[in-house]
Amino acid sequence: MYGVWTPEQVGTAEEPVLARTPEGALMRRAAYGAAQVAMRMLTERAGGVTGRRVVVLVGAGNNGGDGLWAGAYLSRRGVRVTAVLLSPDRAHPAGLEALRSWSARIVTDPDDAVPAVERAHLVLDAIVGTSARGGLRAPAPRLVGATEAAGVPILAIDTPSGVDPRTGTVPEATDDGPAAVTAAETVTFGARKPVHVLARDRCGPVSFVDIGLGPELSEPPITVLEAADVGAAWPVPGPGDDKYTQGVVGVAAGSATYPGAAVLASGAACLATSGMVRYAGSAADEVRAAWPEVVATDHVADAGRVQAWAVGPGLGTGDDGAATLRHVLDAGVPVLADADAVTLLGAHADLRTQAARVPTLVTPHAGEFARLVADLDDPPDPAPDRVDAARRAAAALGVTVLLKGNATVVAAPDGRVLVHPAGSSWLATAGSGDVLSGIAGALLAAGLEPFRAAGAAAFVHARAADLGAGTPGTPGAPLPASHVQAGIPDAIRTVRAAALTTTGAGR
Ligand SMILES: NC(=O)C1=CN([C@@H]2O[C@H](COP(=O)(O)OP(=O)(O)OC[C@H]3O[C@@H](n4cnc5c(N)ncnc54)[C@H](O)[C@@H]3O)[C@@H](O)[C@H]2O)[C@@H](O)CC1
Ligand SMILES: [K+]
Repeated sequence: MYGVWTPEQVGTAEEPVLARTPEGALMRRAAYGAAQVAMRMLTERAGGVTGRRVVVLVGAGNNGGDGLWAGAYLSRRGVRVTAVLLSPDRAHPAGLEALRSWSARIVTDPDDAVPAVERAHLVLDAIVGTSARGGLRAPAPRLVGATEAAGVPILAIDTPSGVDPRTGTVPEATDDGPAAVTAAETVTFGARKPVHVLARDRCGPVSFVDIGLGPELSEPPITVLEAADVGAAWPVPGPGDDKYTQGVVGVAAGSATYPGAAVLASGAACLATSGMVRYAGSAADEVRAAWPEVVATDHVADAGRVQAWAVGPGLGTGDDGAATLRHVLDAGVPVLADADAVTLLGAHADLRTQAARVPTLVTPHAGEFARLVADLDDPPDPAPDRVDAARRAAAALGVTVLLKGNATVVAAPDGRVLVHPAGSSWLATAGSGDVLSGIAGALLAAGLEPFRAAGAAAFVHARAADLGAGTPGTPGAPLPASHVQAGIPDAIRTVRAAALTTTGAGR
């Protein structure tokens, strides 16, 4: 597990460290770490370091200072460095002096900078860091556009410039070029910031350089689970367990029109945990045919006892769907509400009141989220701040909210937030949400609290998709939701193996 802090919190943590270290020491630590990452990238992508060409795009503040110092360290290792000063009058003086002492080339005219970036082996984006506001400003779009057009990789220093460091959002591109950098990799300092988990597609892999802020950082407002955390928490049977002790999950999903949702959710629940899955609804025949181990009935009232309900996929939003949701919310056990159940919660205040009385996990995508909160005073809007919107919705509704998207945001009513940054977009496929419902429902039945169940389910769901798409490190291929479902066991094996290696906690 690791934490993510806002730029303001990082600034506060920096103050005492700056006060007790020699002037510029923190920046040099950061820049040295950035230079190490740059040299690794040069070795991997250009076969070596000495004699390779690096262009540093240097902005007006300390982020530019990092870039200038990194350029100085690279010059010292024989790299041919060109610094492009985007605000020549405001370039960091000590960094500029350090770079000049290595006789690096310094350019201020964008017309000279374009051929330099086109011929570079690597470009360092030191345009703007945590103080960024809005997209790239001229002449940066032209230079970033030329870099991207030439296929030259960009290493973002601290944050990919133009992407909002707090929310990961990116303004529209203009005629001048891209509004933000798309980095091949990012190197960050002191603490990870929201952009690194909310806009992984803009950051690429993120390297972390410790500059000594750790003891000064407050509780992180956002946490990110790692494989070992998920593996250690994953419920598996012990010697004293039988099918009932591990938690029975009930799936109330699907309809005559959409039996597939029931099959995907029930099967995912079967694969996620041992124990037992019950199904209740009009797709009982289809579920039984696909998953003979499921105990299926036509109606929730006949389903028997369960330790948690997963309700909603393919349920319908009419009276029957509302009655089913009302029934499962009345059962007094944890509830996973997805898809049509989310829409029903948005439309019925009494159902929202009921949902707040039991441990409830709601899993909307953006459209369902809008419907879920539509009736609230001052409805939270995920644009631009998805974390804030999910946190506010969870607090207002008294339920845990899992907001789907490229980065999954999970917010508990008590204010805790967890983000799962997707490594790919393979889950953007029909039926993938039904699979997530089954996994999360099974975890609720096994006794995980909604916040932990949501985080673990999102992790394994994404891992199953990545493994199904292809061998890690290779380009991969699209896969349907049924293959995501089929990938659940392998995903669980990998997280449990990570837990064994890291903590010895896996059984
Ligand atoms: N404070 C410290 O001691 C440390 C700071 N570090 C670096 O310092 C950075 C923060 O530095 P600063 O607070 O000086 O600010 P930045 O370097 O992020 O930004 C500098 C200035 O750029 C302008 N600007 C804002 N948005 C812009 C945009 N979209 N396009 C172009 N220019 C824009 C603003 O005038 C802003 O004040 C961090 O991201 C990190 O790279 C690191 O060196 C670690 C230590
Ligand atoms: K940057």
